[in-house]
Amino acid sequence: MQKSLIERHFKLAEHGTNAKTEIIAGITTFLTMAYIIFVNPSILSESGMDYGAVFVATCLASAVGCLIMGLWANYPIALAPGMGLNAFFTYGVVMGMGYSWEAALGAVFLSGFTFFLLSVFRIREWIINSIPMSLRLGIAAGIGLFLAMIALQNSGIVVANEATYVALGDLSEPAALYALLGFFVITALAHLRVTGAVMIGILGITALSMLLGHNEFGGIVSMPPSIAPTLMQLDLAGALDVAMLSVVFAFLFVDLFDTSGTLIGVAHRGGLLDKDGKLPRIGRAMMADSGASMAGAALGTSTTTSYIESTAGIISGGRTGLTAVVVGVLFLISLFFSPLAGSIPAFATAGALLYVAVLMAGSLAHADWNDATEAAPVLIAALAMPLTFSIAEGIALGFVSYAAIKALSGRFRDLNPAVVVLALVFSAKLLFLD
Ligand SMILES: Nc1ncnc2[nH]cnc12
Repeated sequence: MQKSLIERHFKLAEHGTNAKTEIIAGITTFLTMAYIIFVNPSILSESGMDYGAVFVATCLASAVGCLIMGLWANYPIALAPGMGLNAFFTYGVVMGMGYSWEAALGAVFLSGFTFFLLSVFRIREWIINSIPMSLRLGIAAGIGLFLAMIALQNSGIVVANEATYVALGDLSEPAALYALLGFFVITALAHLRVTGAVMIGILGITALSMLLGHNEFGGIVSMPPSIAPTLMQLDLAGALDVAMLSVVFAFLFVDLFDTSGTLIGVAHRGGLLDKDGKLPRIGRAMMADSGASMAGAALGTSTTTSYIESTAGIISGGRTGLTAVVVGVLFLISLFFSPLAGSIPAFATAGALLYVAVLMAGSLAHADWNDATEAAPVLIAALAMPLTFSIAEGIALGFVSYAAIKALSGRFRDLNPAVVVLALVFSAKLLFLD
């Protein structure tokens, strides 16, 4: 009886999937993104926020987003507070511009609300649907490269260098070795079509590192810390200050294009697009995103967004919202299993992220490399994401180069009004706001 209810709500058979596959997919996605439960509080607490409260807010905001996305939009896409957005919150808005973290939370709320309004009035759909195919391909590949960059940094394979910006890290370090081993194992298992390859890789590396003494078993269960220090602490009046307008706009801009890029990339990979290359329930997906961002700001975390790591579950066969619901439930359970969840080290998820990057970079094969006016913007969009550490900047640079190259080549028929408007807005932003 209950099974048929699940079957009917998520339309499992229609999507060529079943409950077992969806649950494995949900666990897989959760394992690839569980690092955020610990990384987010450590970044946001540098702005003065309470670590334990942000830990709880992170789990709850993620759960809210995943449950709305799963139950209402029926997509296998999970949400959590976004990397990049959290760094902008702490290092840009609070430490850089000197705003209080309460006002910064207010700005996160307002940008989420504006995002919601853009969704209601379908302006956002117009923006997303007018993205040319080559930019979509470049965006999907760029997100893959951005993900690879996060993984390579987290595991110390790529390190900062004053002269060259980046350099190879010490590959004899355990973290780098575990990340590479995980990547090799996951790639081989996936090639051999082993179900849950990504999950097996993450858990295997976690177990091995514990056995060899490179990772501590931190216990299993504990009660969640108090959320009181950040709950409803957002300062809306402070965020409404005229000076904060550019901050609200920056959060909105990054979230809108981060989310658009992620949804396109993930949906492309999961075959979730319709025959016109559009995401059928994109409005609902966007509202899950903006709703979770508003809830997250009230709970005490920076912008919550759709996660590229969802691709890991999609590769494992996840096709419906049941996958996202499983992720949401696991985030709720994490509240009580913080020591266990904390035992999965970043180097164990790095291999999985690298594997997802390989798959996402595959969209480069579909670009038209014989037409330089199409190929150049693909490269710019893809390359800019890891190098600027931002999905949104990559999209902005991709649009500007697409419009400029097409116009200078006299290929005006390839330009539509939305592309021209967006290219002008992005140019103004890149020149005057950054
Ligand atoms: N900002 C972001 N956007 C999409 N996926 C992410 N995964 C981690 N951070 C992300």
